[in-house]
Amino acid sequence: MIGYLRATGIAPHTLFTGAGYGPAPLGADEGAERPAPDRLADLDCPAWLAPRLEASLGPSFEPVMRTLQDRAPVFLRVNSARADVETARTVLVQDGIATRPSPLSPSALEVIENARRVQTSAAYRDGLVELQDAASQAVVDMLPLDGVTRILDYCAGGGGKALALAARTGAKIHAHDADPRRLVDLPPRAVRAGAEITVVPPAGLRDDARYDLVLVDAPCSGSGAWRRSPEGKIRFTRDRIAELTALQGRILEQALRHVAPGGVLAYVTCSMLDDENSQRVEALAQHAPVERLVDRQFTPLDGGDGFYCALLRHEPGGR
Ligand SMILES: C[S@@+](CC[C@H](N)C(=O)[O-])C[C@H]1O[C@@H](n2cnc3c(N)ncnc32)[C@H](O)[C@@H]1O
Repeated sequence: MIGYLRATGIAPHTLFTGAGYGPAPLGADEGAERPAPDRLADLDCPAWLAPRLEASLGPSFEPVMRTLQDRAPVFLRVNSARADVETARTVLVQDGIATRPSPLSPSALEVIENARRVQTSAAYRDGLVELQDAASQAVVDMLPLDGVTRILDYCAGGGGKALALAARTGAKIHAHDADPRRLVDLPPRAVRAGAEITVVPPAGLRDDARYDLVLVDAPCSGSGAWRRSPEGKIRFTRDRIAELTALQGRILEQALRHVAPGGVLAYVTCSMLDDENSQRVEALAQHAPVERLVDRQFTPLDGGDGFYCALLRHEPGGR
């Protein structure tokens, strides 16, 4: 509350008076004095993290950090296997849910009224729409699917991206995760969406299994989604980033073994830190037979969460 009052230009001591039902006057440890202006405190950015974010985001650093102080929009993905966008919008309106298209992806709708009703709405129950961030959908739109018949989602978790992929392709999709508990929601979600996805527990992924496209939606800081979990940036530490980047490197190595020659490895995070994104791809490309095809960083300034996506072609004979 103290921060909110300061941010809105109201001097806290005018309300923290102790009079009547008013809260007690502020003590020295609560900042009775207005602190000296501090750029990083205004941006809610931990000091150790600022140089890394600033190096990654360049001139977007300040506007991105300000955007992270706002509430995140709610986005839906229209499941093209069940409905087109206009049909889905019409069915949502019957439950009082108003939406508008998002420029980030043709399948994305931003909810502008009654977001809390989504999960009890007919459109959601019948699999016409899923909750999914618009940039997460844009990342799936980037995946090359021409001629692709076998796809491995190596870090499938609850299957948000596997389901979005299933709506775009008739290819066989295998969903794998190191933690089988993360996969339990996927089968019922796939049934609701009318999608066919084969769950592959860790022990079920054969060493010699090869796919045309392997998606690595890696565990990461989640810095692109800190609007949704603002405590994330406060809890994040130097040790954690070191752990994550080492894990991301190992996962990339493991996943590359499952990409058929000429196939594509897609590396995705919901992070805005180069340490977790371009630097991981560069580290892999230094010793592995991959050609970097394209990469893109989305930030909340694009409307959705921050996401990174890099596509790499596996060329074992090429080096
Ligand atoms: C960002 S989440 C995946 C989100 C999911 N793709 C979606 O769109 O809903 C990352 C996942 O990676 C999994 N993971 C962590 N370490 C892994 C490893 N070494 N191999 C495979 N998956 C791993 C985690 O269990 C977690 O479910």
